[in-house]
Amino acid sequence: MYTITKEFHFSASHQLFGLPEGHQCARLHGHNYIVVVELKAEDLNAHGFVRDYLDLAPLKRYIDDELDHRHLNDVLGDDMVTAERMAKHFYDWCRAKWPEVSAVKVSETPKTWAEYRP
Ligand SMILES: Nc1nc2c(c(=O)[nH]1)N=C([C@H](O)[C@H](O)COP(=O)(O)OP(=O)(O)OP(=O)(O)O)CN2
Ligand SMILES: [Zn+2]
Repeated sequence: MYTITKEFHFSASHQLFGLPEGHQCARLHGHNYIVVVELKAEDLNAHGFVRDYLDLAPLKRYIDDELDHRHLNDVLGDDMVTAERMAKHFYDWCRAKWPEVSAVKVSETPKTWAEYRP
């Protein structure tokens, strides 16, 4: 099995609702997000690729146009924009375009990662 990954970066704000009183993430704040998309294939294509990294350019466009420097609660219509839910959001978005997508990881801080892998 072959695996490739590509990383995408953006900055955005969010606010998590429904957390215990005083939780720091209930306040409006922002992160420098990192998204890592993983793709898998048993066999390589005629070019020796799982898939050309270049094919993932639409995800960069989506991130730059729709998410970068925006308020994620508004854009995604979600009051629980956690890293876990972001990972699932990106997985669904990518999977609709590229069947080789096997997992997506999202980092909000240098020390945290959440992954969605069906
Ligand atoms: N399982 C999850 N827990 C938390 C999430 C999340 O998406 N999934 N999100 C947050 C906050 O939005 C934010 O990411 C803060 O994370 P935290 O690690 O608490 O950040 P800090 O930099 O303040 O942590 P230090 O302990 O100071 O390193 C919270 N939890
Ligand atoms: Zn946060």
